[in-house]
Amino acid sequence: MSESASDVPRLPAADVAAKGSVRSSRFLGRLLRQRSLLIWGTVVGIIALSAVLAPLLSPFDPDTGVLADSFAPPSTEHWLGADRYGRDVLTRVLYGGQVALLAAVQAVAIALGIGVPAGLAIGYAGGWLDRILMRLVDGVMSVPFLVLAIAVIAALGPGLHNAMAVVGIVYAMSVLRLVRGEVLSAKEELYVDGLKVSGAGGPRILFRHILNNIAPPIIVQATLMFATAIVAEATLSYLGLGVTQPTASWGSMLSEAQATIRQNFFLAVPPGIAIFITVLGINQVGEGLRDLFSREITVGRLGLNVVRKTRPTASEREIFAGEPDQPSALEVRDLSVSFPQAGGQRVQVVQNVDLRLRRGELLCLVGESGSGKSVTAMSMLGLVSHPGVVTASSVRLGDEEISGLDFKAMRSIRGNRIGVVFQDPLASLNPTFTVGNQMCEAIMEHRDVPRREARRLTIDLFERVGIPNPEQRLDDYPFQFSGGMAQRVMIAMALSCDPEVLVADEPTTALDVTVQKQILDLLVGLRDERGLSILLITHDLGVVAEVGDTVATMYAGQIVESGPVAEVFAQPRHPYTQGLLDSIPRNVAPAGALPSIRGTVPQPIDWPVGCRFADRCDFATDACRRSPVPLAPTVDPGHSTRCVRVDELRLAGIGDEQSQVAAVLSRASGRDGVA
Ligand SMILES: Nc1ncnc2c1ncn2[C@@H]1O[C@H](COP(=O)(O)OP(=O)(O)OP(=O)(O)O)[C@@H](O)[C@H]1O
Repeated sequence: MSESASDVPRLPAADVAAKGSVRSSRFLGRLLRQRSLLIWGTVVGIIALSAVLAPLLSPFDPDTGVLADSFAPPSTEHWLGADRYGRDVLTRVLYGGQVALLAAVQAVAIALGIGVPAGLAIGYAGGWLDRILMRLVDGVMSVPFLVLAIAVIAALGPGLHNAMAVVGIVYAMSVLRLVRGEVLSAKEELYVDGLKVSGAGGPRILFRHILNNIAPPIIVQATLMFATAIVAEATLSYLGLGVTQPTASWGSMLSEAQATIRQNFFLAVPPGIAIFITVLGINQVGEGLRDLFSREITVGRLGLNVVRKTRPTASEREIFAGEPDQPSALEVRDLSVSFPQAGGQRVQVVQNVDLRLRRGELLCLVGESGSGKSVTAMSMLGLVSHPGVVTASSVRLGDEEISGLDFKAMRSIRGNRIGVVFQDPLASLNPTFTVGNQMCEAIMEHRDVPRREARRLTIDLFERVGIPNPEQRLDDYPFQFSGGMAQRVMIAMALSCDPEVLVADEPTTALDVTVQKQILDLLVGLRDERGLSILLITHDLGVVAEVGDTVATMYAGQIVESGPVAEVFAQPRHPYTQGLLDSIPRNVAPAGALPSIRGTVPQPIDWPVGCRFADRCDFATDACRRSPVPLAPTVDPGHSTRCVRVDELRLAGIGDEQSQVAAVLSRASGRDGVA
């Protein structure tokens, strides 16, 4: 039971303020579309209501009967007949429902009352307390609850409350396990670190934030436990350990029916059906809730509202005007991304980004860590996780507008038209399946081909990305691949859908320089042969010099400069780009301290009104700090900058030609051919 409930993903780093009424109405909308959940919820509701209203619905006393009616068959007076003591069976089934539901409520309340706080505390505290208590829990859970119930009842005497208390305590152990597991992983979330840093105490973090995020699996667990508690009550009463005569309960009715089965076998049918339908109904409700929460969370995590389309502002500049008239492969306008911070307020981490990747071009997105490169690229693909919010006035893939598309449509685009390669290939592959298996699955997901054909395509792709002996390597597991080879597998996987655009997020960062060079050569080869348009995220300007056609520099969530690589490197138009170029280690300068940009990137919450780089810039004046600086075209075609002093400054680059730049950088960094 705990396994199925824990399949429900936790709500990710969500903040109460971030949810609000829009989310609740979306949730309600999905709830109303869950037909099975609604039908079974209604069935369970009717059963519960008829149990509660039993005294109104039935004129008979459940515990006393008329002996003359003993074993009476179903009739207009006794719809389901009468038992051996002449008691109305339907009345006893209705009252038995009361007992079953009350018993289940008691067990579940005890389970949650003990399991949730204990799981929260143990998971949050960790350490020796966690180790000792978890061994204890394992011990309790290894004893069948019936044995425990018999032991407790032997000590305290029979009775429904004692029996269900035992059931509740046993269930509490599985709730505790579930909650503890959820807390352990929730503790790793960034928002918890943020809360700790902001001074929030343990109880507040646990009850206000973590508990809120892990509520869905607990709710599902509680529902499923409710169903098993009903079965437990029936079993214990059947054995005479729960409800005692003459009180009506479904278990005790079965027990009586068994004693008189020769005289009237039908007496076992009504309580049997009551148990069956109630348990089935509650389980179906549990399953439905799990689906509901899973969909809600998956959808949120992957960003169902992938990019919320905003209206182009009246003043939106023709930022790409004057650029070479080459069709766009991927283009974004006025893209902003925000996340809620600890405390509830939303902060933009990427702001008003305009970016254009032309067909067959390799565009490098560079900038210091935290400047917003990955969030920008992922948001264009609808991969910013909930509770991030992405807005843009336009995201175009080729000729198609993809902002505002729903999750399903975006998923199909990601799978078929855009390939993505991440930094750590081994983390992106499932260690328990062979790479061939994973490749074939990926191909079959997007193309209607049989496995044999998928395998043949995989071999072709492996050959193309330079994996030697592809046929044999298909049957290897990810751990049998070196970092470079695993990255080739990831590139092959990204190419399996024959995409128009490849987004590569720092694909060579984890690799040594020789392998870096091979992977970069592979990307360049793909651009040249297939006309693939590549958005390459990197912080290595040497890589940009080596492979980039165009470059966009990001700083503090904004593009501050963009243009052809050779031109930007020869004559940067923004002091930040110049600072990055200066900071590249090269042995053309005499020995001494390596130049670096003073200061650090400001946090999104501290971004200044004017130029965000002003505090680190040697050329900043009051004018720079006064008001936001727009990204504006320079006199050079296709070259834009976000600097108010662009016309006055003559910033030094590091060469006239891109090839020279690459040569300088490669010599300087000692990498053979890779700058
Ligand atoms: N899920 C998130 N929740 C809150 N803030 C986030 C989240 N993801 C990213 N950020 C913030 O967005 C900003 C940009 O992050 P991003 O990862 O895009 O930077 P980057 O330039 O790619 O850095 P790196 O080179 O280190 O990957 C950072 O301030 C980061 O803290």
